Amino acid sequence: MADLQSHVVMLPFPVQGHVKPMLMLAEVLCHAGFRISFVNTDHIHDIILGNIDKSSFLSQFPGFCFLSIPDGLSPEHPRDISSIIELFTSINSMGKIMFRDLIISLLRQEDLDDKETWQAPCCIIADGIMSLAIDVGEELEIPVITFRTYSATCTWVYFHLEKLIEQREIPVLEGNEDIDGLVTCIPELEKVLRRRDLPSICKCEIDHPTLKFFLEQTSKMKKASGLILNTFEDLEAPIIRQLHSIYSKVYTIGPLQALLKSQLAGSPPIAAPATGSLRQEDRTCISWLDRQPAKSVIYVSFGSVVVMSRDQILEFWHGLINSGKPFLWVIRPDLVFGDGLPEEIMCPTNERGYVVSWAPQVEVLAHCAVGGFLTHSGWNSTLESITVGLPMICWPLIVDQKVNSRCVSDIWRVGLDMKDSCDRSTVEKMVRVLMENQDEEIAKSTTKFANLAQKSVMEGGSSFCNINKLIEDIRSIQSEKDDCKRK
Ligand SMILES: O=c1ccn([C@@H]2O[C@H](COP(=O)(O)OP(=O)(O)O[C@H]3O[C@H](CO)[C@@H](O)[C@H](O)[C@H]3O)[C@@H](O)[C@H]2O)c(=O)[nH]1
Repeated sequence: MADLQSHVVMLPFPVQGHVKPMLMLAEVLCHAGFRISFVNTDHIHDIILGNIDKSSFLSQFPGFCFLSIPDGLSPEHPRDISSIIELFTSINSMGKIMFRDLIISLLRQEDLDDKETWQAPCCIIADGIMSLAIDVGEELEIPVITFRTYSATCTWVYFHLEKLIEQREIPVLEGNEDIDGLVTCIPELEKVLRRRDLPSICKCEIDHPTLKFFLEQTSKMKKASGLILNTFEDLEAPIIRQLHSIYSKVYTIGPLQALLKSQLAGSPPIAAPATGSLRQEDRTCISWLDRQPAKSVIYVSFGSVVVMSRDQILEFWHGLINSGKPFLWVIRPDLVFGDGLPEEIMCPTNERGYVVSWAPQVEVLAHCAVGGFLTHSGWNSTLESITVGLPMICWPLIVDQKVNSRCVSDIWRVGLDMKDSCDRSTVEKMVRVLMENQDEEIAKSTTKFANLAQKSVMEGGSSFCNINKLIEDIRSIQSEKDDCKRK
């Protein structure tokens, strides 16, 4: 019998910050010889396929197959942050039925197709907030491994939501004098995490449907047979150890960007690699960066979902201008809510500042002209910055971002936390401190963690060993399945 590839189904949550790391993991697994069925929602599927050169991609990853299911929402639905709960709810009801049907059809194909060439899926890797995969996996007896796209630290905080409710730490109330008090019920974080650093979900009243939704997702995902995280051991070792109390198998395989690069080293380069970007990148900013002095530019981006007010944008604008430092700013068309962009920013591109609607971020962060990153502290952005040793100014708003910014400023010391304020004088001051290297400890720590990140993905490094462990474990699930069939 031919040497069949083990088949893995991968199910990301359909937003930028979740699809991109899942796609990178899929590419690593495909490169290792697995057949991959990558299941997007129809909406994301069309965007991804519109953004890649499919034939060149498939020649590099022949075992890769993009599949899709409806998310249950109408084509006109905005699928933005203001309606994210509708997306969650719809996927977990309608999407679940479609996902189940799709898995059944993949299982049946084994009976229909040539047994020499087709292998039914042996496991599902699903995003940590796609618990529908757990239900489908249980019913169809396929193991599910969960991939949380947050840091280990924030994942650990989510596992304490119930305890936070019990201890009356939730809801976190803005303006409450206790907001700077330490949260003492989360092991390893007792001395560092304040109430104001908790995830945004902790602002909800305890009977709020969003909080209930996340409690349910988190507890269901505990049933997964393993946990994958896009982080590396040297960054979050104490927390990763704690997570072993929930999962017997924890695979920390980050930074995925660097892991993918090192795994593909030596393979023929693809003409148009899949960047996992759901928007069109404006590459003119690279030529602008090429004309700037080394380490002079501050890169500003608030990720793919955060929205802000016109006043907040103006404060950042004036703070950046007043700092006197050149800046490259990603202003998505949907970044500002309310009255739209202030006039000053409508045609802002000049010698000092350059504005694009979406940048090739990984390339920008690694560009020699860039000396700092003003970020919303999304986990992908944070890790991408750490990987290239770029110090950060953090202005976190939602989900996990406030936890990340606290780690950046107070645990890893690779940046400054500007949490809860963005007046122009603070922005100006922080930009100067960062860009003029006024904080020596930050300079040292960024270099230290960038080296450790690179080391982790090289042969013998922790993420290198963990991805091999994951590959081995999936292969043994396949062998067990094959043994059962033979009996
Ligand atoms: O102009 C840009 C801006 C961003 N990016 C990329 O887009 C991704 C953005 O991801 P992230 O930094 O994690 O931010 P969000 O898009 O906001 O991600 C959501 O999902 C993340 C993972 O769960 C969470 O950590 C965030 O808080 C949540 O907002 C990164 O890979 C960036 O490289 C670009 O390619 N070009």
